[in-house]
Amino acid sequence: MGKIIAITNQKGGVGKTTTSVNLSACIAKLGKKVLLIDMDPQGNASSGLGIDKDNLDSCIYDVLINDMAVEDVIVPTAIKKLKIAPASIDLAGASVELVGLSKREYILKKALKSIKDEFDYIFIDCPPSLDLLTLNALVAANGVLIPIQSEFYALEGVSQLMNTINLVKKSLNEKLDVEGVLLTMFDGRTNLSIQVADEVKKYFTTKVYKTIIPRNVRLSEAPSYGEPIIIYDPKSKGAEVYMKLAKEVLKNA
Ligand SMILES: Nc1ncnc2c1ncn2[C@@H]1O[C@H](COP(=O)(O)OP(=O)(O)OP(=O)(O)O)[C@@H](O)[C@H]1O
Repeated sequence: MGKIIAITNQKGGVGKTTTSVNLSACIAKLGKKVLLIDMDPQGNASSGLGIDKDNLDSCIYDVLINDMAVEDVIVPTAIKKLKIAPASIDLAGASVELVGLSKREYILKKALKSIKDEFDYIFIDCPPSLDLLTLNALVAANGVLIPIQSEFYALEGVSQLMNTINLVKKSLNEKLDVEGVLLTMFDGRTNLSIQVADEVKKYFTTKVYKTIIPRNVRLSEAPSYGEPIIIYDPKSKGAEVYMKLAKEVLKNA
């Protein structure tokens, strides 16, 4: 059965999309069948994989709101074993529209039922808020990957996120667990990054991935070319570390 991992942190700009795109691409490159679901209305995971998000016939919004089958919105990517259920700006309204629907927290979970066995891994790129889109991701998932930026206030909001995860586990999805915590944009030359890494390790203990993602300019350039780092610059440090993370995630499975 496929593993479903929500990549989430309600804090903005911590590396959720960069991790969603590049971890998915690396795991697919290692031979696993992967689906990435773009649940962020900004649609950056979609454009980061070369999808023209402004000219989509349908997207994950239609699955959530218009009862469309997820099979009908999935499209291929340049990586053979990686597919994506893309998002367009339409998704921005979904969080409010979902409020009126019955069993509104279970809609994504229900939609994935028919396809989840076709994939080894399904990753969900969440928006930077604890809204109904994130809640749908947490209910559909069996693991949560939390990227944490090695910066000031790194742990700000983490207890709120953990409360939400625990509440979901208690009342909506008992299978939910923290899969791993990922330090991103690490700069080993600064005391601050080192301090943050220590704090995060103290808080999450064994859940923190050994692989740490450094700041790497190639990682920030790749999305504007619509390419994951392993295509944009396979020899870069960014490609090397996301491949290392992919192997660690597979080993922990
Ligand atoms: N390791 C890295 N090195 C350099 N730049 C990075 C790295 N990771 C992410 N970035 C850049 O930082 C910015 C924020 O990253 P990203 O979009 O992945 O965060 P996010 O958590 O998905 O953001 P949002 O909360 O808006 O959805 C982007 O411009 C991205 O290119």
